[in-house]
Amino acid sequence: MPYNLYESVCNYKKWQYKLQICIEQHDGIDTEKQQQKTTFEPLINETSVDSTKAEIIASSTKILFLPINQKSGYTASSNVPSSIHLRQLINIRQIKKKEKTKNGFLNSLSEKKRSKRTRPFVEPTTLHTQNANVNKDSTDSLRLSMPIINAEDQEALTSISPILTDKSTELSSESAPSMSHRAFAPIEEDTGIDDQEQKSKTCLLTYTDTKSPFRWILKRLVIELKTNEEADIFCMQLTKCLSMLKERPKHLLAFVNPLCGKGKGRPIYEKKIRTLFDEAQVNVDTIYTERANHARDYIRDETLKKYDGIICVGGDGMFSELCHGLLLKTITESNLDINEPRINLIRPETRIGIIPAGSTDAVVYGTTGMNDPITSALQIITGESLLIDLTTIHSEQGFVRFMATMMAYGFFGDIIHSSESWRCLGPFRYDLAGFKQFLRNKSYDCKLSITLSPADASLHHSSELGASQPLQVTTTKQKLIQHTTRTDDTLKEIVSPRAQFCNRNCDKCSVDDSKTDPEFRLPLQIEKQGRYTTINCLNMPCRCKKSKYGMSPFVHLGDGSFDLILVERSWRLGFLRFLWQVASDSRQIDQLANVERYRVYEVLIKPELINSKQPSYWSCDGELISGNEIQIRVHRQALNLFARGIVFEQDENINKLKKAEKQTFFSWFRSKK
Ligand SMILES: Nc1ncnc2c1ncn2[C@@H]1O[C@H](COP(=O)(O)OP(=O)(O)OP(=O)(O)O)[C@@H](O)[C@H]1O
Repeated sequence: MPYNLYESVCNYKKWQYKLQICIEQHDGIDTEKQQQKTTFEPLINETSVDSTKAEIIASSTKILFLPINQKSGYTASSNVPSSIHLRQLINIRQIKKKEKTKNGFLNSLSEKKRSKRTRPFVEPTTLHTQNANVNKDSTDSLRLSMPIINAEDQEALTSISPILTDKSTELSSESAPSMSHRAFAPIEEDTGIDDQEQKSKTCLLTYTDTKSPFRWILKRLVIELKTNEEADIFCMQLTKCLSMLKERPKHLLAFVNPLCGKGKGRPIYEKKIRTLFDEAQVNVDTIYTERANHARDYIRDETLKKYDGIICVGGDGMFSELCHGLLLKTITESNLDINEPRINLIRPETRIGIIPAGSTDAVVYGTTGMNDPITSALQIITGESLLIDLTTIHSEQGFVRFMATMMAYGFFGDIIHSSESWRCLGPFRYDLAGFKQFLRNKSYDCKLSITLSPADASLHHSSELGASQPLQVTTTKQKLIQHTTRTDDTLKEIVSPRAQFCNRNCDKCSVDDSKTDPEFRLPLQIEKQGRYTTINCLNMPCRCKKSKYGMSPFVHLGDGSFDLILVERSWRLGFLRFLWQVASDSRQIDQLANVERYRVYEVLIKPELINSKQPSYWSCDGELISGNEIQIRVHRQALNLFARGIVFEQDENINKLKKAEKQTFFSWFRSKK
């Protein structure tokens, strides 16, 4: 049975609700009612709460709104959610009815107007007999950029407001007999309103609506309690609970790239994001970058212990700067040699966040599902956490750089090189360079040494496979399966893993392989030699506006692997098919005759200058890099991001796409030759 930390009755416009702050059942804590009391009762008096209790409260506390008299034909407002999880709550404060929000919009009508509409408190049981005028619902909980009061609101607010009764107050206090609100230690908080306002009985709850899997929305709810004191206690209880959410950052360092995405970084930050952080009472120190690598150098050289996280407003280039700064700092502090190709990265303690304002935003698409600055800011504020893989790139001269999204040799490397001289054209330069490279249809000879990824660490354990000798190195996946004594599905799963989106709480990424010694893993190697139009390594799906699923839809963000996509030399039509699928639906890309996809732990790419007069250019995360032989190695969950991961309704999406495919004129174009 849940434990009620607070219980009362509140009004939202003309609707009346039983209001509860409730800690839901939790193993070992809530099984016995008696135990609940001894566990949570002291919370009211405590100024500091132990971490276990804080964790329980953080994970299982909800604000419940239970409509009163709904059964008697009194429809609840659709603006009031049935519950708000503590994790969704951004801020709670008492407001004067006149008070404007920070955006300058009215949250409620004036005291005068309200008093005209508001009737004295009446028995809730008689509410249905009032023949209340139930207006079409309206919203005062829109996105920040929209006004909160609209015409419908005005209408709703001028109707009768049902209020709580003495009887219901008694009921409330009976159902939470152990509470002593008065004894609760108040928390000092600078709400920006004076004492008189703090005693208001109107409360403003700001919370995140997470119903949509991709786009999070900031909502506001103005409720009225019976007395100023009740509102005071309600706010204090919730503020205390909010202070127990340890994963939430309190102090952030933000780098804003004023030049990113055609100069939209500064306006996005100043108009949309800063108010959000203010509202959530997150302290942000802001630095506007003045040159390339400004953020990287600052992070690497300065002490950042006082920050709970570092964020950037920009594109993938800025994200890469943050990664480099933070990882290089951690490597130096740990006395590791970054030039050693077999280095094992140590995950920095500081989390990184990114507010998308770039022209591609592949990292944000890959980790939140879309490039919405407000969604990303809300995920930072609520302290979402996502562990992602990162890869190191080494050449024969040592460390080159970290790769977060994609490394390319061949077609895409050449595009980056050609587009450098057309910078004045903006993002259009990539289209132009792409067209030029497509017409050239160049291909390059290469040798590759591919170490397949342990799809599941235990499958690679020698004792598990019952063999101490390494498996034979072969040239194709099929031969690798044939050469091994094991031909069961587990090995096939390593060699040709199932196509499965990386979901939030993905089972592949949550496997704990930290206890498995990498030395015990069997090398599942493939040697390849051929002529390729492009060789791509993808650490993320690389979704963007131009590619719905990205080049590699099934790459996992934190499973200790990346995707290697090889496109063999072909006629232009063959390569056009590949490009077409990348743009439209890349889920079956490896079924094209000229395309192979491997899930890889490490790969060594050696260009061979036999027929080609000169090698291709290498590009990594949109930047040119240099080297003859390049070795790419993945580091499992090397970074902690402020992001939620993507919540896919897999089957639903796949079915929708299948339906659409049947009707597509170009569906023939996607099939294998
Ligand atoms: N003040 C600055 N002046 C010049 N370059 C800068 C400045 N600040 C950052 N940079 C550099 O600009 C590059 C591109 O920035 P960013 O990635 O933020 O935007 P973008 O290129 O528009 O987006 P995307 O990478 O998603 O396409 C980064 O590599 C960064 O090093």
